[in-house]
Amino acid sequence: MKTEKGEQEEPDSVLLRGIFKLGKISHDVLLTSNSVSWTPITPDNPTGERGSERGSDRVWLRDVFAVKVKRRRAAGQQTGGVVLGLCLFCSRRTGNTLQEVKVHLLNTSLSLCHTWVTHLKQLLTGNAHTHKQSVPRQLKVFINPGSHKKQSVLIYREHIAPLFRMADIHTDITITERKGHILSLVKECSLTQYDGVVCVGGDGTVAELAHALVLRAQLDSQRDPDSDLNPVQATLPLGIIPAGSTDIVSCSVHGVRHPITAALHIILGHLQQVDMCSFFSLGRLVTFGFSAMFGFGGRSLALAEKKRWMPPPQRRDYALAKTMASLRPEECQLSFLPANQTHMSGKCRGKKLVSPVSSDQSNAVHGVFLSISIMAIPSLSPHAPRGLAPNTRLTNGSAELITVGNASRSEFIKHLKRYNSQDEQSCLSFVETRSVTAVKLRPHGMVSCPGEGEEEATPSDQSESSFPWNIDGELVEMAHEVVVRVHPRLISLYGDEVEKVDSPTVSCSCI
Ligand SMILES: Nc1ncnc2c1ncn2[C@@H]1O[C@H](COP(=O)(O)OP(=O)(O)OP(=O)(O)O)[C@@H](O)[C@H]1O
Repeated sequence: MKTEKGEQEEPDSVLLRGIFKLGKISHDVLLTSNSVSWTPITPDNPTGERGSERGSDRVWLRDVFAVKVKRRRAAGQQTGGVVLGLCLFCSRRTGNTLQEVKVHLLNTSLSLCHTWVTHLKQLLTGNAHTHKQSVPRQLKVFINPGSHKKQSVLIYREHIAPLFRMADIHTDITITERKGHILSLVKECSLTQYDGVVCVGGDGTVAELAHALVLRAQLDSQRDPDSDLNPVQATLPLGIIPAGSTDIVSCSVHGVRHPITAALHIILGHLQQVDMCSFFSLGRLVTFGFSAMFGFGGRSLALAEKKRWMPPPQRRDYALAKTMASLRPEECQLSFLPANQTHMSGKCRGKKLVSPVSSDQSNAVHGVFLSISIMAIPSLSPHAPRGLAPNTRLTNGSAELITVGNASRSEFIKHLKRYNSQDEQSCLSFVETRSVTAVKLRPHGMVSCPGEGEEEATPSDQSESSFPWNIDGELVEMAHEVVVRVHPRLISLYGDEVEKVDSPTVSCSCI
């Protein structure tokens, strides 16, 4: 087995050496402080000289999450049994996907196997500390049984629980009963015994738990979330087992929608700090979240929520098509604080860069917009493999503000279709992208387009007092002015920084 990153082993002293069979061939196996490597013993290589041309291979200990003595047991036999050798449980990466692989090192000597298992366990525990990996031992797990196709309990029981058991991770599971259940539990319960919190569900479940963890950190540190504009970081990392219909947050830290990959990131303690936003309206904190859409994204979600009885994909397609049919801009006053870095204005990355701006420089625009998005994470998904906000990063301390001005329906569809592409996005004159640290948005209402689809407008569209926002896939109605601030590294998620989703692109059938 090759290292996934093609790394060379640093010179390292051999701690143990033994002869084991891999398959039917005897191998010379070496244990060092960071790897197990093996070379076939053949007539032309009786001393087990190493080299890839000699069939040598290795596994890095940072990718090993369990080691067991392998025994042959009769059906129903729970303990004892004839010793067959060792089994290393490892993670192997292909693209962004992590898979569990087992390496069987066969030798029937009980004392040899015990010596190796003892050494390996010590090294795995020590490595977890020296590499500052946060390998969890005790997790709180929330499962939303209603996510997407109602498969989350099954996914957890069949695919994730066995991996956690194998890695000796203890879990305390809650199956959620209603929206808001996670928030009420996390606000109240003792969290000190846990090393991390995991949710199994879609973006709505992730959003509720991420908000709850950050809010809990404020309460624990005696801060008033409504008045403190510099929130403290969440103390516990969040693991996301994707079981929703789009799974944007999970895709953004795993690069793939794959529950096993998500579980292996958790088991191996891969932590990624992630920026979040706070959303304030009428001077009060509404929520913490990763991304928000106003205008088209908010209104189509509001419409979809009214058709909850439809299956999710049909509901989403129906709402997109219906909102597209009644496409019209919103008049807004938009102010933003540009990030203290070279940022994009008016054009795509690489085409036109303006000089760095200072963080106290505020900008304001009054205009009509079809859509306004504020994204602290790239928001990758199978529908948008490079992300809805490809120019932001998980930890750059800024969000991407994407404003889509008044354009024709066909131009707007062209804009949406660009997200479906695996390639870099082309520029469109009515789309502006900026890197920002804060945004204030004051909507004035929808611009009326006489004679065009008035019957499509819903009461909430026309409400003067509240406007629908799509925050991490959840519908949030907010009144008047909304202030969004980016908070660097507010939470840690189990996962990595990824460039793009590597599964095949899924296109939306309605556009
Ligand atoms: N037992 C429950 N019954 C009803 N709603 C629940 C329950 N548990 C959680 N919820 C809420 O359901 C909402 C949607 O959940 P989730 O996002 O996981 O599923 P989804 O909508 O199918 O997935 P996606 O957001 O990826 O489309 C969330 O707001 C969550 O708080």
